[in-house]
Amino acid sequence: MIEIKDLRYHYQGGPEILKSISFRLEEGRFLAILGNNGAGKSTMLKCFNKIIFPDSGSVVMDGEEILNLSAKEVAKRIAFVAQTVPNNQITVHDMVMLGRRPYMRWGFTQEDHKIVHEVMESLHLLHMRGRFLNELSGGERQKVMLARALAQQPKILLLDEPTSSLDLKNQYQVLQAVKDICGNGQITAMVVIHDLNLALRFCDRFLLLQNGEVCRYGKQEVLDRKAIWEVYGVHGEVLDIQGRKIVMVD
Ligand SMILES: Nc1ncnc2c1ncn2[C@@H]1O[C@H](COP(=O)(O)OP(=O)(O)OP(=O)(O)O)[C@@H](O)[C@H]1O
Repeated sequence: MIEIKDLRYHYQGGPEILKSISFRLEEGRFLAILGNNGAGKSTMLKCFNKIIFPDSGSVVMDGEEILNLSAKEVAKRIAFVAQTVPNNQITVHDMVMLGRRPYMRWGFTQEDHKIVHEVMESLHLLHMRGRFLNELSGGERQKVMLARALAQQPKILLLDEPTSSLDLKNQYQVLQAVKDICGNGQITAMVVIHDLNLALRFCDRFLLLQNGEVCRYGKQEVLDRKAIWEVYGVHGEVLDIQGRKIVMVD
């Protein structure tokens, strides 16, 4: 269980971006964080794992205050896949190995190599393990960064628009992989995502952020016509087609 309480944040010299964010998420859930551009979604994710330090509030996971932990200890518990993916001259294998760094003592162990192999296999990356990151497509790099995050074996996985460069098949493959590990109860995931239909297809909790405030939070019922209008300013109908919810914009 992760509990966020009264989180506030402003960038230096700017207005308050996050205004008293509070919610709790049980283990194994897959949360979609939705909202218009500039609502504060990325800023909020970055506060959860101390990439930026909130002005006030707390992030408590299993009774432990995350904001009091060192970066290394945070990395053992929370992994983050950023919106922009790096483009370095490093092999896919070595990039995914970096996910094991928080656990490293004198070097990588057999166990580290085994974990990295399994993660790459699950994301269908083994065939490109020797290729350099800067020679891959944006979508391929996005998958590598997800693999690195999973290699961290975090309890919480934070994903900032992880499917933005992926083709249809890879969008489904990546979100299904995250859903599966959440379903096994191994991980709790939060994804910032703009595609409401992908969110409805894969996520089981929904948080709508507006102007730095939580305006809806809960199961898929919170994503209704009124909420879509309030948050995005468009008329959208939520249809039930063969038991599956689909958003159609008028
Ligand atoms: N480093 C920064 N310095 C100052 N202001 C920033 C910085 N990063 C973001 N902001 C501002 O904070 C606000 C929230 O930005 P944030 O990136 O969190 O929004 P978002 O909801 O993730 O948007 P998007 O959907 O476009 O990615 C925006 O007004 C943005 O201009």
